Amino acid sequence: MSENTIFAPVSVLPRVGEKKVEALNGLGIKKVIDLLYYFPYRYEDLSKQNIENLVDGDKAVLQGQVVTSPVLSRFGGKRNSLRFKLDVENLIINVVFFNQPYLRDKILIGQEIAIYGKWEQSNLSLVGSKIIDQAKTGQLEPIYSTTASIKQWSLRKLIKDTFTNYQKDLVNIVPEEIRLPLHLMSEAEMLKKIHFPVNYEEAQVARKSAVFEEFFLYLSRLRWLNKDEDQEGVEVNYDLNKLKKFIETLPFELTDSQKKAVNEICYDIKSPLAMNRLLQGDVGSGKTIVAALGIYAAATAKMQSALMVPTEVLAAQHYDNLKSLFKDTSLEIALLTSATPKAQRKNILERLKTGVIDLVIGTHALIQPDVEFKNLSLVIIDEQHRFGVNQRRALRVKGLMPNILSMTATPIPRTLAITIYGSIKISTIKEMPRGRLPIKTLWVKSPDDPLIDRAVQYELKNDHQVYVVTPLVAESEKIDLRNAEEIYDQYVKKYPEVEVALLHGKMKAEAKEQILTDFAAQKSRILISTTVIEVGVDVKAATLMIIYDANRFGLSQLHQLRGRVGRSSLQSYCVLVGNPTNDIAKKRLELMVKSNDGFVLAENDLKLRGAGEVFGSRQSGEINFKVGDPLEDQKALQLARSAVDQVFKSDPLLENEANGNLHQFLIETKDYDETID
Ligand SMILES: Nc1ncnc2c1ncn2[C@@H]1O[C@H](COP(=O)(O)OP(=O)(O)OP(=O)(O)O)[C@@H](O)[C@H]1O
Repeated sequence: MSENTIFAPVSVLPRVGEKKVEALNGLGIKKVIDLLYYFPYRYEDLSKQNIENLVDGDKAVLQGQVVTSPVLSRFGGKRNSLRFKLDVENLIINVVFFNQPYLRDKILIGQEIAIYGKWEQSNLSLVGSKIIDQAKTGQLEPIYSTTASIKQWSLRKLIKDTFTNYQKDLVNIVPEEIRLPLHLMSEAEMLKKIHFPVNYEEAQVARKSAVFEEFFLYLSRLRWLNKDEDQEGVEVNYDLNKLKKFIETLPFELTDSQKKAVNEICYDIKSPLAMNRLLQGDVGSGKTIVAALGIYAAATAKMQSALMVPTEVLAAQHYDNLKSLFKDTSLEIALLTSATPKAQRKNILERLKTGVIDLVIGTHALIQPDVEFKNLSLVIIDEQHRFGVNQRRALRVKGLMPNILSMTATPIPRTLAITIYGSIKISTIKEMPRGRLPIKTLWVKSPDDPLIDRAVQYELKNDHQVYVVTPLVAESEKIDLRNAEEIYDQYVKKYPEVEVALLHGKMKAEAKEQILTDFAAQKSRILISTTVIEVGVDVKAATLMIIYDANRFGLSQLHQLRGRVGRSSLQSYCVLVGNPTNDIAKKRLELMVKSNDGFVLAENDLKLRGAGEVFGSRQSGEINFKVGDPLEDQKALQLARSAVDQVFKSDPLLENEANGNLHQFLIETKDYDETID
């Protein structure tokens, strides 16, 4: 890649060394283009204000003449204040700067200066943050979200210099036929007005273009990745009678939604078009059995299936569950993960190739180049949002065109799903299996609250089991592990009469499996765990979950965790422990107490934090800034959707010159989609 294009890595920029590259990467900025599209989340207004218009607490720039010499007072340590008086349009006000002693020499009596700070009405004081260069007054200063590794001013300067240098190389990615009728700004104009607007109105108008563009590019990428949609797939001529007979052997009756979903899947796999279906249903609603019936149907036609899950623990769990579900059938099932020993792996690969194995369960190790199938007809991808749309493409790259069923317990509001995925079909499991009692959720503020012990004792007395999820306090896995171990020790001491087990991400897959198997067999009764149990673990006698530091988790994650209990007709409980200081975190916990409905929670989650996760957004530092909000900017989203339809209808492979920039953009940034976490 030529050094000068906006697709080059940030390391090509002047004065961007290894450390800065790392800091930028931490913000999700890898290429020059990312830097240019790293937008401010707010602006500071540096235009001079009139004192009369200010109210207490306003942030403002005041300009005036210095009338007293600055006096520096030290309070010990590095703390100090610098005070002087300023004449602002004949009103004498007090100015104070904290901990910036070096400003003393810059402030001279009689000098005209502009200061940005916070206005305190009661004592006519301005608590200064900085002195403004006179040339800058009248501007809006962009504020970017950043981390400790890169300073605001340094990031700002880097963006400004980069924009200046690359301005001439900017091309319009959105094709003219779309851009012009919608009066969208050119790329260069939009970036300029977002990073360095003259006033808020200008920034607002530019934001509109940016929102449209963001949606347009997102939807274009999806469309492009799925360009082989509606292609011929593998037809599965399953045996309906055998399937019906098998369903009769199940220990429970399928819910109406489950039946409907099975019918939809069976219809799709029999059709000559490749299935692309999303199965969504709340945690514990019984998605796995629906998938299993699809697998069984394929097996009746002597065709193979693959089940892909996000973690090895989950793969092992599914393997155990499905093995027992299919124990009286002739289905051959294999587990294939990166932990599978070499010799065994070789054997499995051989049997997959010759078609002996009907179902293989594993992590993304399943789409390694050396894995070959005889007749792969159905791929089930569990937890869609973790894998994204890309597995589909990875399979296609292997020359396979199987039917694909994605499963998710984190539902996407329907209107949004249709807008985003367009042609994906959705099956929804609406009701819980019969006899389930809603989980009762309680919230306590302190980890020492006696309610926690009472709840644990009560459940143990009734021969039930307990999950304890330990805090996610640090970025560092080591510290998280230490916390888990501490809590483990506490529980071991408190409950000597039962076996307490500890499960964490650092363990080897076999060790994790063993611990879960023991817990499922009721050998251990309390399982202390980090969030590795978040998805899919299914132990019916576990009826209590304690989640420490619950305020650190997102709403959908809490709901996923809670979904590990309440998986039978027993009454289950979830105790959230946490004392959040910020309102959003409080709101989340309140919502958890109020609602057991994953759909309701997902909608609220979206409102609380923007659709970040749903959109598979790139996390950027601590604050996750995205221009568009699919709920608030729905109109732009619809417009973008029709624009993408228009472009791809006439040029599905983006071969026309008019779509050349878009095509190049999608190719150059394609690696953003290929990370599997
Ligand atoms: N119709 C039903 N009646 C009774 N029990 C059922 C029914 N369907 C599924 N189950 C049982 O409910 C439990 C949860 O089902 P399953 O694991 O399929 O849920 P899930 O939707 O995959 O949940 P998660 O998203 O939490 O993994 C399992 O133990 C399963 O055997």
